[in-house]
Amino acid sequence: MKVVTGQVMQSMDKRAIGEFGVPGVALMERAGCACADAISQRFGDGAGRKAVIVAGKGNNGGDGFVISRILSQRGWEALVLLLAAPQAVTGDAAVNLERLDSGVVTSLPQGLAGQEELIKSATVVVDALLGTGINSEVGGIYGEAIDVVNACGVPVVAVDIPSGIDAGSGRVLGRAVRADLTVSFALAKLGNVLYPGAELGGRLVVADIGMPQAVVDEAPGCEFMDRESARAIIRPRSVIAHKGSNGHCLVIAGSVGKTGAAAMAAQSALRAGAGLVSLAVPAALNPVLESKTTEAMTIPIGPEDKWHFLAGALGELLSVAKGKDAVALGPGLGTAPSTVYLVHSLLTALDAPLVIDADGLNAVAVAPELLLRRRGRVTLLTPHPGEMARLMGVSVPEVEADRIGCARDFATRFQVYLVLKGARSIVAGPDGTIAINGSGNPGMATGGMGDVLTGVIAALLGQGYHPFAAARLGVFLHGYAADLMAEETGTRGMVATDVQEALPRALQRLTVAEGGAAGTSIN
Ligand SMILES: NC(=O)C1=CN([C@@H]2O[C@H](COP(=O)(O)OP(=O)(O)OC[C@H]3O[C@@H](n4cnc5c(N)ncnc54)[C@H](O)[C@@H]3O)[C@@H](O)[C@H]2O)[C@@H](O)CC1
Ligand SMILES: [K+]
Repeated sequence: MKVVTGQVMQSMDKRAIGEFGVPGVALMERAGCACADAISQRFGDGAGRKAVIVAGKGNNGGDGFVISRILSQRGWEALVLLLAAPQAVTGDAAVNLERLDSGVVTSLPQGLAGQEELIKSATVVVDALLGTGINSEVGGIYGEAIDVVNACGVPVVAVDIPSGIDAGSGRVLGRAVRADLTVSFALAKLGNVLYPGAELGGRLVVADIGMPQAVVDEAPGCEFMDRESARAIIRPRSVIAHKGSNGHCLVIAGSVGKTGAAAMAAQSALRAGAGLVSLAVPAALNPVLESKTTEAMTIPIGPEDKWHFLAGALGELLSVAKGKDAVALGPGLGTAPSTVYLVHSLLTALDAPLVIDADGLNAVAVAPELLLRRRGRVTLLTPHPGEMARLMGVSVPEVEADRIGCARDFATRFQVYLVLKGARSIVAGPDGTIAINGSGNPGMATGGMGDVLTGVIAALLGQGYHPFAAARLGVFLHGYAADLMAEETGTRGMVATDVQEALPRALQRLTVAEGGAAGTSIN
């Protein structure tokens, strides 16, 4: 699903009207109608139902006027509380205001004070205060109105986006409405899918309002990864596939106390469909990983009494990396200085597509400019906000304040693919293309989840997926496996190996015609 900023949506509206001759009132009519339909579907129609539509003076309010008219036709009492003088309403919104019976509209330029009881008596409150036109922090009568709506205890339906949410980022601009349902128009806005806006919007419906297809297709936006987008990326496997055709991944991982990270990355690569996985570990840890893993082949590296990688392991690792289809570097490596040095050497020397996570990223953060020495070879980083902050030399709140900006900035500057983890993981490509992941749940906020993701992405790279596809499909699959687990067991107590073991089921649910007819292409 494509998502756009509020500004892009406003220019789409202009294009539809100016270039394609679609009247603005027609768009507004369909927008209001889509909201009314969603309300009717949820609450039914007919006498005894009351909608209170809290409207601003812009076009978001205009949609609210249409909703009032349509619900009235369906037997509702549909009252409009307009936070402005009627003469302040202009354009398409004014056209629709004039079409309402005067008894339906109460003009309240001083605010909603005194209307609380009326609002509490409603079946549904419609939030038509502010949409994509918001241009500053919300205060004054709009801020107070938002507080009244949030305190009313009645189901709230937001028109386009909850009032107070920045459509470009999902940020709360001072105060924002908390809705049960949001009906967004033509395309979802970033603010509908990014937190906290996504949570405040409740369930999201994206309604077709007759925007010309060319305007939709040509609008600059980014991909929101949902099941459909994942299915579009995933490729069928040939019935004559063999382990050699499904990619051989090398996982370089582990130090004392962190054998689990190594095991999970390796096992998750297998669960995500890698044909073969070799797991290179410090030699002293080999007996542990020999018994911890079954299908992965372990390779002891360095002196037998060493529990972490030393800088001198470079030659051995380069020789085991030869011919591998993807390398995952980082899970549980530790931060010993000689290991950090080794990571730096590997960065410049490894040819295979490389996924770097965890302590691998901490080593990169010491000298990120080394990434530029990979010159055209594929590099994919999977930082969480703390690691992203270290990579960029900024604070975690700075990363959280602009997740898309940070991911895009680093990916373009260092010519890497990057997954910035966290609720709604951001995927950025070296050309600045962005995707937002839609799967996952709070059960994933537990140790080891990153190791699983690293294995999944390495497996996909190893199977020959384009790095941007591997990153997008990888984050979606990882979160979707966790969602399937959550359906069964809830989110509390979920652990990373649960997600690892749910990966085949997630893949199976996303795969159409897996094992299709003979002759389908080998991955
Ligand atoms: N033809 C169109 O442009 C269409 C627009 N649509 C609706 O129109 C909305 C956008 O309409 P507008 O561009 O008129 O903008 P809005 O209706 O979102 O709000 C703009 C008005 O609010 C004021 N405002 C901005 N920030 C404020 C703040 N922090 N506190 C108080 N007032 C503030 C502005 O001065 C302006 O008067 C969309 O979200 C959607 O609901 C739909 O009807 C579809 C068609
Ligand atoms: K709104």
